[in-house]
Amino acid sequence: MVRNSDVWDLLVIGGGTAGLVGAHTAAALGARTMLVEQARTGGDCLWTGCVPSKALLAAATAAADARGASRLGIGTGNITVDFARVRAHVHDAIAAIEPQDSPESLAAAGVHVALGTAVLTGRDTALVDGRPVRFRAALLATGAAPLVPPIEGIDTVEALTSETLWDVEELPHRLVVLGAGPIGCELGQAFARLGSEVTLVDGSDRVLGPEDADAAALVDRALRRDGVRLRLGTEGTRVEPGLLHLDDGGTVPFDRLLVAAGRRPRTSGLGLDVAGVDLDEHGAVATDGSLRTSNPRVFAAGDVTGTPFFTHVSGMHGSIAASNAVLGLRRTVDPVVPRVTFTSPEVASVGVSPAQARERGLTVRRVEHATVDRAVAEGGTDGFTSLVVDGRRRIVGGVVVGPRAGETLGELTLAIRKGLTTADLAGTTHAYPTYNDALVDAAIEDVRARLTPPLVRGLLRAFVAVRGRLLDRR
Ligand SMILES: Cc1cc2nc3c(=O)[nH]c(=O)nc-3n(C[C@H](O)[C@H](O)[C@H](O)COP(=O)(O)OP(=O)(O)OC[C@H]3O[C@@H](n4cnc5c(N)ncnc54)[C@H](O)[C@@H]3O)c2cc1C
Ligand SMILES: NC(=O)c1ccc[n+]([C@@H]2O[C@H](COP(=O)([O-])OP(=O)(O)OC[C@H]3O[C@@H](n4cnc5c(N)ncnc54)[C@H](O)[C@@H]3O)[C@@H](O)[C@H]2O)c1
Repeated sequence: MVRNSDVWDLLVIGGGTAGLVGAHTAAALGARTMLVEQARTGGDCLWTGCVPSKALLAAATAAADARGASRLGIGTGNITVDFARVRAHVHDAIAAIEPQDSPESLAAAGVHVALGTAVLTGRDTALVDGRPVRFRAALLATGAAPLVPPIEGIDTVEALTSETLWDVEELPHRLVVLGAGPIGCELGQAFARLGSEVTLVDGSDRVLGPEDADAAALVDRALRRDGVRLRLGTEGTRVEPGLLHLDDGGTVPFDRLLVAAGRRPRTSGLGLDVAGVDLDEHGAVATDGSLRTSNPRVFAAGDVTGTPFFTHVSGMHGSIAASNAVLGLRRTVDPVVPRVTFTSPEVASVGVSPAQARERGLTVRRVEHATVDRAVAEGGTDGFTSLVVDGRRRIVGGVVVGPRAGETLGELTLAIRKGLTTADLAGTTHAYPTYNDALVDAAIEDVRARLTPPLVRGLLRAFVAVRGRLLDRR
């Protein structure tokens, strides 16, 4: 039997980024909120995703920088990697961030936390660890899990995924990574820089498939420079202990196999059918623009909705879904979604891509980082910044490749969201010297190009000549 005290304004299922932000938002709005988490609050980002991977990348970058320091005249001697200490750094980073996402932090914000599994049992009811609860609204935020392709023999080799990798205590000697998307490229490069012999295998004929082709080419070159072997355009067909067979007839030996072949929304066992919540054709929870599912009481946010799998998207969507659910609003999600792949060089993109721009007849302004003073000073000239501009000179997209490219993306994203023009960007004083100068230079190039039509150029020349003559007469 459901008691009145068990009726929640918002039942949040899942304590990853989407659920955490959703629960905090609802509680701040005064809603009686319960969050149910079956494992550990913090989710993929904290425990197995962004935080450990970026901490590992920090160690790998330090090793690569030390090896490359001689180009700046700095001798460092023999570089050694103590993998136990690298792991300790990774786990320290998780431990330092964990309190922000903890049950205690949720409780302090007024969220009731239940550790256990939630299953929907009707349109407004659920079982939380076997206990019935009723909700006025629910937020599904159960995330996604690594997708392991059904390759013959893969279950015989203890294949690693992003969920199990962080328990590995020895640096793998030969590591094969299946999949050259963001996870494969970031982790493949990190392990190569830490000393593993890494082979990246991907069915696509290039790394970072959907990214800008020139950006992917720079990452391809950087990976090879770091010693990563690339086997592209070929898929794994069979695995036997220590050996991956490829569909081009080749084989790759390994000590550890890491599967980074995509992620699948976690929807099974949730009782979605009895709750009247539909899935889309990709198996994700289907939502409308306001993140409402086919059951008007139930909202969904984050990876479970098949939205681009990013923490920042999960967080924004968690907040919008929760406020819509609690206040009865129909706020819609922002279509402008920035993304950064944290390889070296970083690849940062937002909005209309240069390839789409060419199809639509939009203008692309590109500045090579070889002309950017900060890049030259630091010897980090492998990169470029492309700006996509529409017919009214508004900034509608961009790609930045280079060190800390992700830091430039914030300004670019805001410019797109606010409909700023290249003149707005070019007319704003920016601190010098930064990699961001490339963005400003691209905007200046666009503004100058508008002044170069023959008529405008002719008028300007005539004005300057007449003014000069008038001044001479004084
Ligand atoms: C290696 C790696 C690196 C990444 N790097 C980045 C990055 O640099 N930047 C970025 O933006 N994104 C990155 N991501 C993606 C990012 O981690 C995810 O997009 C984000 O964490 C998803 O958040 P979420 O809340 O939707 O799901 P999750 O964080 O997966 O949370 C879902 C939670 O729901 C719980 N749950 C599931 N079912 C139930 C149930 N029935 N009852 C109760 N609880 C349940 C789960 O235990 C889990 O804690 C990375 C991912 C990986 C794997
Ligand atoms: N920096 C970031 O923001 C970041 C970092 C890591 C992950 N993520 C998120 O996590 C998600 C998952 O990342 P991912 O890299 O696992 O997935 P992905 O879908 O982006 O890439 C998977 C790759 O695996 C390849 N592949 C699939 N099956 C294969 C097979 N049998 N043989 C060979 N190749 C195969 C695909 O061609 C593809 O290139 C991404 O969509 C991303 O949104 C984000």
